[in-house]
Amino acid sequence: MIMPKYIATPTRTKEILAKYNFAFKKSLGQNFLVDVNVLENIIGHAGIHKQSGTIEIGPGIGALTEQLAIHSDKVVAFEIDQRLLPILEDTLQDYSNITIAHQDILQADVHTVITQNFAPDQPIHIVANLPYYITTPILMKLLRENLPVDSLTVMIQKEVAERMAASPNSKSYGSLTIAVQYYTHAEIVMNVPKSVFMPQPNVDSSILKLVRRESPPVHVNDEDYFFRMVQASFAQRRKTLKNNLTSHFKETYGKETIGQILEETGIDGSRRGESLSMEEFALIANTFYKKES
Ligand SMILES: C[S@@+](CC[C@H](N)C(=O)[O-])C[C@H]1O[C@@H](n2cnc3c(N)ncnc32)[C@H](O)[C@@H]1O
Repeated sequence: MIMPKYIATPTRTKEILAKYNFAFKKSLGQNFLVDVNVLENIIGHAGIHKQSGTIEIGPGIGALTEQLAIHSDKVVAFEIDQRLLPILEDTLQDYSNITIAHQDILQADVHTVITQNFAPDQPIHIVANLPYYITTPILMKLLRENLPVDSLTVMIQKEVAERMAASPNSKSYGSLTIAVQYYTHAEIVMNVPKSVFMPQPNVDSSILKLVRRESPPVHVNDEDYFFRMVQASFAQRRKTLKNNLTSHFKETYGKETIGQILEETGIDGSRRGESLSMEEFALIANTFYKKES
């Protein structure tokens, strides 16, 4: 049942913003959620329970933070905007299980924060309505740092969510797809209209759920090399795999050798990057890597 005290209603949000004379900063991606149903959907899909530890990025005035405090054991929320700290102290005063870290998430030592705030065997979930201007850097930082988190459930721009959850041979499939799906199983669990935000953003949004893989789905000799290879393969989407790889590797090998190495993999160089599976990218990267080292 919806309790009237919840922060995430248009009326309550307006009251809070007026009380503190708060002006949104577009440069910080400040679009606050004002719809309790959407928040309940995020919480439901995040799979959190009373024993979970939760981490939020960008609590704003506390709409999602409040729900996380109700439904999990403990919440740590990273907020960059100092102006929001006294507001959060006010709006979240009824909850004793929330820690606000006044930090830029891109600079934060999340590993240490986890060790300091959660029990070693506690399931940990990241849940956030992310600032859209830095969605990809935030997610890539959190994924590459190999944090002990079970899942990340995030509200992001719909088009970016589609790229992260894409399948081969689709318009959205690209290097971001491989980067995200190397670490996680990615699924769009819900599309969300602009009307649930204040102020309304210019773009549509989706809730994306990323469930951490126990280990990557492919073996690669060198992760950085693999990701560079994937990026090179998508450098110009209309070009063939062989042409993209030639542009990238011509200093090292020359066109003919690149053709020979590709032949060794058994993968047709006239295909485009968007048709290749993660396994095929791994095979190409490992074959080139062995030649180079
Ligand atoms: C889309 S709003 C979400 C606010 C709130 N969670 C909600 O759903 O109503 C994004 C929040 O992230 C904060 N933010 C922006 N850049 C950040 C960064 N680098 N580190 C931490 N927080 C950041 C903004 O100040 C803002 O509070």
